[in-house]
Amino acid sequence: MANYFNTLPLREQLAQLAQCEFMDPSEFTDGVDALKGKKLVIVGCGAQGLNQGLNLRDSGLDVSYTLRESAIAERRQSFLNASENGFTVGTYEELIPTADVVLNLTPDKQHTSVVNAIMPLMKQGATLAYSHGFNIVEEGMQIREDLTVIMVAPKCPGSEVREEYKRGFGVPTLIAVHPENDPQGHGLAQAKAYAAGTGGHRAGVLKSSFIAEVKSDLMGEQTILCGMLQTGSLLCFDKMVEKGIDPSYASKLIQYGWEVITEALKYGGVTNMLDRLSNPAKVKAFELSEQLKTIMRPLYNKHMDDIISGEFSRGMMADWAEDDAKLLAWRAETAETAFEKQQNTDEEINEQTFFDQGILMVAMVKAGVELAFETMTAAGIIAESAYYESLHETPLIANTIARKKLFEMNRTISDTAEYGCYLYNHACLPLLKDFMQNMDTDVIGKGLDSTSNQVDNQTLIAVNKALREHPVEVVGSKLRGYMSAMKKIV
Ligand SMILES: NC(=O)C1=CN([C@@H]2O[C@H](COP(=O)(O)OP(=O)(O)OC[C@H]3O[C@@H](n4cnc5c(N)ncnc54)[C@H](OP(=O)(O)O)[C@@H]3O)[C@@H](O)[C@H]2O)C=CC1
Ligand SMILES: CC[C@](O)(C(C)=O)C(=O)O
Ligand SMILES: [Mg+2]
Ligand SMILES: [Mg+2]
Repeated sequence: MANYFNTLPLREQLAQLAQCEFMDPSEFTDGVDALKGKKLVIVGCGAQGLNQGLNLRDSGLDVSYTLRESAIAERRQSFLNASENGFTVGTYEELIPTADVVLNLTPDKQHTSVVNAIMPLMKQGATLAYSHGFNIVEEGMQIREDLTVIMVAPKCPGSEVREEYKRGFGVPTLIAVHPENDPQGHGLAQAKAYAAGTGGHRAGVLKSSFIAEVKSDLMGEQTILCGMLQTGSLLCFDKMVEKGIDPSYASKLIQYGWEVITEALKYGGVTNMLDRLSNPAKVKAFELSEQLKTIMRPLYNKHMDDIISGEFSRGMMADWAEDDAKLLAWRAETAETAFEKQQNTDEEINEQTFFDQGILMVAMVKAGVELAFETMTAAGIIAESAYYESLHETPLIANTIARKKLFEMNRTISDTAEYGCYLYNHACLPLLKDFMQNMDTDVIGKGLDSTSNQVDNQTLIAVNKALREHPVEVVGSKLRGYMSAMKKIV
């Protein structure tokens, strides 16, 4: 199997990378109709499998689960997830031949073996669905010609797919039909119905391509979404402890700080996040983020280049062949960090304090969001897609850190995202060493000394202008306009 993207002529690569169209809500008036009465069988019951299945069932669809035999025999967590929630669970042989749509929600690493096992059992004309296109795009998986191949990719961890649905909302979702596999021409109708069943249509659906989804998803997760939050957590914690702040306080400030800060981002973009600071703190955060952007830009470019060329997937697949040696070592190393092991104080931290004492965290989020957005759009990814993969999803990942620190984030995201997160973290920590040497508790842990809100007029005007005119803010304010049903969580 060859990297599918790399087999395409340049013109086709560029066309598919740029394929991305925001779908009007009126396109979803038929809801889940295209899948009503059809049998949906989900392979795997983990982060996406369980949560998507719960939403699809609550939307009136017929959902059951198929697991490998050992998971059923050993009553593993995936079996308990499905059976304790009242779903029918069966082996591949029992359920796959009955399925109209098979949703492959196993880890990307397993896709080739899973698809090879289920494909011969699938009935003629059925549909195979993915939530990430890695197997098709990076591994070049060939699917039987009679099968329709679609993708419905929530731009969000599985846990939040469920939480947002329960709040009556949803998460932005990319849908696509594999151009090589749409024999009956109903791929798009099915993908739309599947997205509606998860609640995605309430937050916004982008009609995209497998290629655009893969290249943008990998970039977002490695950099701002997971890599930057992991690196920022470790650096900010160590700095506060070095400067004498109570470690239990530092730990709490970071664990919940990302969530509080990025909630402001979710509602009003980078502009609103910085508007939550006093004028002097805003100017400081802006200056720090400019420095961070200069230092980190080559790293963001490298991640994007390696993702586009296939170098990233080649390296990750080499690790798969080594039984995840790097991934497992990095995971163990993360668990041993001082931040991860530190207990939190019982002391209350009020909402505004997270901003006032977390100026450096605000600067890191701003720098990461803008760099990820700028790098993706420079590579040909459409602004709407780059927005979801940078600004919109950051709060959803921050929610997972608030639950149980980096452990919870890395447990909840896909193994592919976790690998990319550690890869970024390992490159970014040394890159920010000198920068961090100049940081003190005024920007992380205590806040600025002065209580005055005074700043130079011209400086403030220039900062506000730069914030508001950044392209991520321009597309963001348009997209947030479609999200009026979004529910407050902090
Ligand atoms: N995590 C996320 O939030 C997101 C994930 N995605 C995509 O969704 C897909 C699923 O990812 P995610 O939910 O993280 O996956 P998980 O790691 O949570 O999947 C675990 C499930 O897959 C099963 N599984 C593992 N290995 C095999 C195998 N060899 N054969 C059969 N079943 C297996 C497990 O069963 P068992 O008990 O037998 O091990 C378990 O049910 C991926 O394509 C990912 O990129 C997309 C957006 C976000
Ligand atoms: C952020 C990581 C992600 O792409 C996601 C939750 O969207 C993943 O692969 O887990
Ligand atoms: Mg994603
Ligand atoms: Mg991903």
